[in-house]
Amino acid sequence: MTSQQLPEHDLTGRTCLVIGGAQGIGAAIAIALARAGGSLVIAGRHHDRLAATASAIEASGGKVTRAVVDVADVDSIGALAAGLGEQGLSPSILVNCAGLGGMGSAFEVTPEQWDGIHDVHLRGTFFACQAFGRRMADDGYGKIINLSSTWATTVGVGRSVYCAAKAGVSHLTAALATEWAPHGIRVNALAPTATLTPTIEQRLKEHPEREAYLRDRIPLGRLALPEDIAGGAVFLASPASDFVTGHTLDIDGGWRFSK
Ligand SMILES: NC(=O)C1=CN([C@@H]2O[C@H](COP(=O)(O)OP(=O)(O)OC[C@H]3O[C@@H](n4cnc5c(N)ncnc54)[C@H](O)[C@@H]3O)[C@@H](O)[C@H]2O)C=CC1
Ligand SMILES: O=C(O)C(=O)C[C@H](O)C(=O)CO
Repeated sequence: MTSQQLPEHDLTGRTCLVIGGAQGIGAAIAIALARAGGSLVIAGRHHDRLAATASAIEASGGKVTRAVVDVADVDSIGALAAGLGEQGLSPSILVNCAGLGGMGSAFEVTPEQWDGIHDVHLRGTFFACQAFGRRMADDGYGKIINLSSTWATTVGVGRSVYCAAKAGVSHLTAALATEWAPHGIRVNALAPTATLTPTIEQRLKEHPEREAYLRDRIPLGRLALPEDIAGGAVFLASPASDFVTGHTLDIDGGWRFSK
């Protein structure tokens, strides 16, 4: 595929792995990275659910491979890294975009619910960074983009476990950036505000009053779209951001400064 981006955003020749690429923000990021010229690997728990993203990439002339991984299972992450290696695929760009929601009173949270959220968002992110960071270190170059959230630095009632996980993702990002800078690996994060993905749309159907609550905290006056987040990923994946590391980029319509 010919890059449709400015030269400083050109990802031609780069293999980009997007974990959680079946839908929502991960799908939009995968499509945008392909438009920037990257060769894509999209990974998720179910091979068939990756079909729509793969078709969208192929329809515009992009190259894409589908792979299965469950980031809550460290062995599964290792198997993904080994399997891609056997296919000669060595991602120099990794986007950790798997996720699941979870809302409820902190009085009611069970250890299983805590583990379910932290295993995917924090533990899964760490071990994916480790598995692919090792390969990037061998190459002396890599870019990792983790998905944090506006809830990493602000708080919401009913989101305590998620807030803690995402604050962890942002701080983990800074720690890995510092440790791995000598290996040429840049580690950054995106912190979106509420973004209209299938998961959030379902939640808003169940709690219709929540849409106004979220929108009223966003000075730009609307919830984000997955495509709003994808532009930040292209920046952090591309040579344009080569001197940026350890940063969490808010894509929040101004949320962090509102009341
Ligand atoms: N949508 C939003 O408002 C915001 C989302 N985020 C974060 O962005 C990321 C993506 O969010 P959305 O697109 O809304 O989510 P989504 O629920 O639409 O998509 C998440 C993807 O991750 C996959 N996934 C879940 N558990 C997995 C596992 N164990 N292993 C591999 N894949 C797994 C799902 O199958 C799905 O394809 C998440 O980390 C989320 O926390 C951050 C801020 C705002
Ligand atoms: O109800 C919420 O809270 C949201 O929908 C906010 C998003 O889920 C979010 O910011 C996730 O990081």
